[in-house]
Amino acid sequence: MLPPIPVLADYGISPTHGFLPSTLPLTRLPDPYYNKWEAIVANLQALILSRRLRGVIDRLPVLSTVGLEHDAEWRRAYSLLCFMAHGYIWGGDSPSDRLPPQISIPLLDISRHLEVPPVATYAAVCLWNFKPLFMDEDIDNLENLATLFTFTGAIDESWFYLVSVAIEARGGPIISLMLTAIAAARQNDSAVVTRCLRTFAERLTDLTNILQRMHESCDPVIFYNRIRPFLAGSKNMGEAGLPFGVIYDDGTGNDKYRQYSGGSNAQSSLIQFFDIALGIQHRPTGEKRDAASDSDSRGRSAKHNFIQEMRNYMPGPHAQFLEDVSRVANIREYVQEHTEDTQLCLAYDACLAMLSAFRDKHIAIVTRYVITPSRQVRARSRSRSPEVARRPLNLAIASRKSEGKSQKGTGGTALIPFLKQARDETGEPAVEEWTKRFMKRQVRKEGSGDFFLGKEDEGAPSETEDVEVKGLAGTWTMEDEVGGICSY
Ligand code: HEM
Repeated sequence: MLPPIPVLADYGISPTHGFLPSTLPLTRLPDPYYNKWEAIVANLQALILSRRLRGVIDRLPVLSTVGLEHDAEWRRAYSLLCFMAHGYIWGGDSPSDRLPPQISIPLLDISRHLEVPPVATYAAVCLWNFKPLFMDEDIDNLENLATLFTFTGAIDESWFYLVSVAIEARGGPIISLMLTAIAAARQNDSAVVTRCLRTFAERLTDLTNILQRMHESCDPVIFYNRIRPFLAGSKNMGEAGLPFGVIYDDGTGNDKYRQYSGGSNAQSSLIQFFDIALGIQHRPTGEKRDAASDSDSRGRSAKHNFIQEMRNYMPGPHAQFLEDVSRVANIREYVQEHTEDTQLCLAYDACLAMLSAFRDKHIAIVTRYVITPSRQVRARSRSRSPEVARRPLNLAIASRKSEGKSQKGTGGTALIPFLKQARDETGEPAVEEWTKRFMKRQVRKEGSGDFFLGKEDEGAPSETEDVEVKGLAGTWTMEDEVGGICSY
């Protein structure tokens, strides 16, 4: 018997807004017992700026989670504590490798309850961190969104989170649409499958358009130097000042260092759902197509699969949903069994092409927001200017530390090749000959000729460069063409 098609309500997924919560995020915890947390986060930017956050948190009482009732309250408490935690770790001249019991005890408790790791995940900073400006307007419109929390108070930071919120909201209805397509494929109802795929492809274009709007209000230099450092995790952060990770001090004295990835959109369940629904497979990072069957690479089956690992950073029920959908996903096979149905094949290929285009735009964004600024920081650090010497030790300057040190042999994966691999894998299941050719085309060097990227030499990194660059959740080498195993 075929496994049942998952029901959204069983996983807390909204039919209209997908992985965003059905109940809007709360703007305050209702129990006044939590006023102290609320007061700190309401003044977070000032406390970070004045370097007083750590002192204020150290003087807090350890609050219990007994006052949290509904899920929305648990979610707000999680975001509050994650913002406090990352402000505490990264908001000083050097990072703190210890989180005090005032944060650790409730945060660990809340993480267990919500089935999320105790770090600022995509859920903490995007999914559960927005409000509509006007209640009678939809939240898939960037003009109707505001954030609840930021580290910096900069509009660039709000915009960075809100672009993702709008993408999640606009993409949400695709989830039930594709579950309908899966059910229709079981019934051999090709007309319904085709209709669902066409709508999916159109929606994907909307999502790419929203993604492109990142450039409107998020400045790459501010993103790289001011925002990204606060989102950093504790894994592979030696260069940034956390060689062992972070101790979550729960007052018992038995705590060990923990290491977690930082918050990244790679933790979005929506994009992974698209891959699963279309039958796109992401191989371990750096592994070529058909390499799994090579005798040479068979022994490397335990290679690191970054995209798969990011599921550990999604809320538990969302990760479970992806697992359960994987068991019933049948669209790719259905299309392959009906290659004579041109309308069906065209609609399927259109989805692959649109998702690949989304990833293309994303690569251009990563080039502009991560690769280019990291080169500028390295260039400045070579000049050893007093400005560089004064800067606090954090993620923004971490890559300059590895200057001159070859990363070859560390097993590091280059960031852009990783993203290109994910993009290329998106096109692999294409059915129609024309689409196959189109998807295999030599895509122009990412970003070159892109209006926002300026001159070609300011865009993608040179192929000879060999330096570590911190992404959001991952640590990557900066080589353009060299793949390999991810560095952790
Ligand atoms: C300024 C904006 C953005 C930057 C700088 C950025 C940066 C990155 C980086 C560095 C990675 C590699 C993994 C890591 O180290 O975390 C990544 C992966 C990823 N990002 Fe983004 N990102 C941005 C916006 C977005 C948005 C808005 C989305 C969509 C919701 C998104 C979706 C993804 C996905 C799905 C991956 C995993 C790779 C893949 O599936 O293709 N990103 N991003």
